[in-house]
Amino acid sequence: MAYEKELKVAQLAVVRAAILTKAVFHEKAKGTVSKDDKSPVTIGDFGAQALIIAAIKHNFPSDEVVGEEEASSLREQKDLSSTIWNLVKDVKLDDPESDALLGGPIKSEAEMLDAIDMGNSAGGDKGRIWALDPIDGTKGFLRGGQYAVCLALIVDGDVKVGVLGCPNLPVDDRELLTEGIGAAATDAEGKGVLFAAVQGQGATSQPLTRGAVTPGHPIHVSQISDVSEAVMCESVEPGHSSKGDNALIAQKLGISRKPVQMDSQAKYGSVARGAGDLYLRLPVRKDYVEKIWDHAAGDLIVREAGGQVTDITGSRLNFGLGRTLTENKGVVAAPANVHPQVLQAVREVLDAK
Ligand SMILES: Nc1ncnc2c1ncn2[C@@H]1O[C@H](COP(=O)(O)OS(=O)(=O)O)[C@@H](OP(=O)(O)O)[C@H]1O
Ligand SMILES: [Mg+2]
Ligand SMILES: [Mg+2]
Ligand SMILES: [Mg+2]
Repeated sequence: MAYEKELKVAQLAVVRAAILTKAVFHEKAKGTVSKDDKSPVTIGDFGAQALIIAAIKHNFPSDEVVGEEEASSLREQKDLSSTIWNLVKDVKLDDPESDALLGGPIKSEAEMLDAIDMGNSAGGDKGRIWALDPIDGTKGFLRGGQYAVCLALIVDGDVKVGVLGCPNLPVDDRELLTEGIGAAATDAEGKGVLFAAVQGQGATSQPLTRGAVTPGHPIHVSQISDVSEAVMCESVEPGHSSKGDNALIAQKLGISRKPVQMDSQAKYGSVARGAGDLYLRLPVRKDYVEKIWDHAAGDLIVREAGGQVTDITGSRLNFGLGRTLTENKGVVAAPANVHPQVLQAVREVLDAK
């Protein structure tokens, strides 16, 4: 099967990084790292990026990585850097064979910093480029809500492999979030999902463990035929996506069910497994350009699960233009059969503004 090794490495790298992010969350709960500033998420972001890039470079040395973080500020904060290193150096998968595939632990603090900085690719439509968001939904992570470790392989501008680790999503594919955005769900029994897709091979989900990965089971978007029965997923932060516009679109489509708010690409995962029906991300500011690492994995996973993903004009997201989605504005993700109807409602609401 095409991209078999890439998929396995990506899944295991995400699983390993999620072990770290969960550990960081627990350190925060214990008070070992400050709860009051952004340091827990900073530690998680940098550490997870280092662990994932080290695994990619071990297996595919000439691949490039577009990663959200870079280490220049960290190199000047020696205390923070050594705090991160002390957590990163001990992270390993429970399954020794899987851990060895990733190249085992990072060897030194210097190597960790260098790995973080290898996320500096300019992106583009030539060659093999990984898009990495070590913690997507940083606000969700901090409040014990949803976040995702996101990794995708883009080849010549096209997403070929996508993996999302969602440590706080319910394992049950049908279960939509009911406990609210800030529930202290982290690491609880029955939580944690690993989504994956390879172009042309469908999308899967499996419980997020601490060791080996399995082939997972196939997932599909919902079989909805009457869009008025849809459940919409939307961002938590009002600054990231316009809730007013979402409400108007819902009204136009006759949707009466309340939207489900969750941080991160867990929204794409939820639509892909049919727990939610639609994901709308309508621009709040005209000048904001979406980052490729916020969408690459989710875009493929939803499309491979039978969904359609476009921007608000109906164009597919273009991941081959650099680190950002320069040509796209907003996101409309829905089961393929209802996507045209949803897009039309989006257009009508936005055109009327
Ligand atoms: N103005 C604006 N508009 C759109 N998007 C923005 C904006 N500002 C930031 N970001 C990016 O939003 C990412 C988180 O998106 P979410 O959908 O998870 O938002 S939310 O947390 O649910 O509110 C978030 O990703 P992370 O930084 O990885 O958390 C940002 O890259
Ligand atoms: Mg993000
Ligand atoms: Mg992030
Ligand atoms: Mg960020």
